Amino acid sequence: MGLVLRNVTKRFGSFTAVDNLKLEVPVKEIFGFLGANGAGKTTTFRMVLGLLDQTEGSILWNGKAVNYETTPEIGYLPEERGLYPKMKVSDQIVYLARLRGMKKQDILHELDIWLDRFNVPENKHKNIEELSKGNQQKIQFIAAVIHKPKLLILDEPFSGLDPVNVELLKDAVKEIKESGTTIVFSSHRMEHVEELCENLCIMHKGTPVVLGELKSIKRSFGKKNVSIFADFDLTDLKSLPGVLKWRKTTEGVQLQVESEGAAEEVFHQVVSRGFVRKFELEEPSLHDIFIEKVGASYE
Ligand SMILES: Nc1ncnc2c1ncn2[C@@H]1O[C@H](COP(=O)(O)OP(=O)(O)OP(=O)(O)O)[C@@H](O)[C@H]1O
Repeated sequence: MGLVLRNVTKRFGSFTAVDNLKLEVPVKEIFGFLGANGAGKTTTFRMVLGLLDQTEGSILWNGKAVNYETTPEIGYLPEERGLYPKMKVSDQIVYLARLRGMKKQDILHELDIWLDRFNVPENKHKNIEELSKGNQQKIQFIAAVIHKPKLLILDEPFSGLDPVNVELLKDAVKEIKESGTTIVFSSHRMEHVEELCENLCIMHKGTPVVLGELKSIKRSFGKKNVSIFADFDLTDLKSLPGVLKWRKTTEGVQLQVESEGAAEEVFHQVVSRGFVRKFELEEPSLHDIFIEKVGASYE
């Protein structure tokens, strides 16, 4: 059960945007959907929601085809935000949440709770166009979740938000998951994905290049990072065997090494030279994995 995509392909004319995608999103989990610009994320979301027909394959949510318009248990935060600039926040939310099957009284009650939670109760009676971009995004987020969906699709939910608001929304996403909702979200920020997801998919040109559990993806990547803080010159470490990348940092260097054995060799070299303030062997970051799999063209 959960969300299942079987051999899904989407072509626009002769261009293949999504190519034979096979994916299973377990229920009650946050699933990360990543990829460079144009990789096919939004196209996939639109197909999952039934807003766009796939050319081939099938998409099932708990065994049934999804139709966003007629299935109230789905929530969607679109990448292109779709609020009416001249409409009042409360009218906008009432309008959208009624389409999701809620009663006006319940909507206004839930809206007050959400606006308080996001520290913007004063925005209830303002027009959308009076709000900053980040505050408009909070309203769009509320519109996606106010009816307590069972399946929630968030296309770039944290883009354009300051760090304080990112935390507010992240906490909300975690809480919604705890309440039993299945969440799929796309992001270009690897640290958000590392913090929120157990399973993820990195798309490249319409197909997954990485798919699975975050922990096993990191483990099977093999390479590790070494962070060293020291005040003496560490330039020559780049030519040690097993050192793949070398980068200067403000307090020392950061290396990518091919194995733990290579890190040990670096360690012996460094401690024989003087006082080392920090030597740390770290798992590869999702950022490292993304760059390697998708290429340095990614920003
Ligand atoms: N209606 C359309 N007609 C033709 N090509 C399209 C259409 N919609 C999307 N595409 C193409 O399909 C590819 C995938 O687009 P999509 O919007 O799914 O990417 P994305 O992964 O969401 O990218 P981003 O991170 O930039 O939002 C792109 O090359 C895009 O130009």
